[in-house]
Amino acid sequence: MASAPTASVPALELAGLLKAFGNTVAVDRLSLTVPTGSFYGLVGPNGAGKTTTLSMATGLLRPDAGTAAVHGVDVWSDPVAAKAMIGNLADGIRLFDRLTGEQLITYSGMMFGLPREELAGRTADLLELMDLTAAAGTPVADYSAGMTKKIALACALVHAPRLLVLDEPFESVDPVSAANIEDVLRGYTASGGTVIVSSHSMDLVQRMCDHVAIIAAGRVLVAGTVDEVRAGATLQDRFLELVGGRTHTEGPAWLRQS
Ligand SMILES: Nc1ncnc2c1ncn2[C@@H]1O[C@H](COP(=O)(O)OP(=O)(O)OP(=O)(O)O)[C@@H](O)[C@H]1O
Repeated sequence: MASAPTASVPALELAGLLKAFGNTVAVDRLSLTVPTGSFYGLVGPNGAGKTTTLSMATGLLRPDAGTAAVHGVDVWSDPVAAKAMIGNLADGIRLFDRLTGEQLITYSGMMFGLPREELAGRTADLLELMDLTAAAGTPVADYSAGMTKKIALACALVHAPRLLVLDEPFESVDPVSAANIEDVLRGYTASGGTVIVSSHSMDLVQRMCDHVAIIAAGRVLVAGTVDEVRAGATLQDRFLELVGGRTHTEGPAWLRQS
């Protein structure tokens, strides 16, 4: 294991990550440095390679080439030490949804070796934060999409990780819960935690993130502070300018109603 990390060691360092699925190069020698304490947004069009990148960064998907290090610990050569520092809200991961929400958070905490007494308090706090206390005893299989997202987020937070990796965390989440979660994430980064978040919401990224990378076709088009990347425009305009793809059409003639 690496020596005690310092603020000068990035929370996440991706170097030359490469992943191909058959003939599709999903991630094309992507490098990115996420400074400790930053709130880092990852944006890009559908199929840009965001989820594949985050899967390789968190030890879920083995890269064809390149490295990922969390606070200086290589994710693929020392996965146990690296994963202990990561809280991961992954896209499309199956949860053990026969468990109740309370059981699922408890189970996640036990996986990280938290003692039961400590876990009970953390679980109650997280259920309250996510507005899920009333659904604590309900199997997760019976949760709505937004409730499922929130319970998965609670599971990612329970071991107080140093780095939070969140793939589309606010998708389907109601505005009140989203605002509460945003407050908690702000407090978390203010206390030295690091968040990397992939999102299609430019508003959210512009509001919450201090850094952003725009990814397309498996590569970083631009990365830096939000102000550097915006370069005087809105993030939305900058994104459209860099990524392209607007069609400026009213749609096919057969769809028009008059
Ligand atoms: N398991 C897989 N098998 C085959 N192709 C895959 C697989 N996972 C991803 N891909 C392909 O890799 C590319 C990148 O996909 P990825 O899911 O990483 O993009 P994304 O930026 O997260 O997209 P979205 O914003 O739509 O979620 C796409 O072309 C996708 O079709």
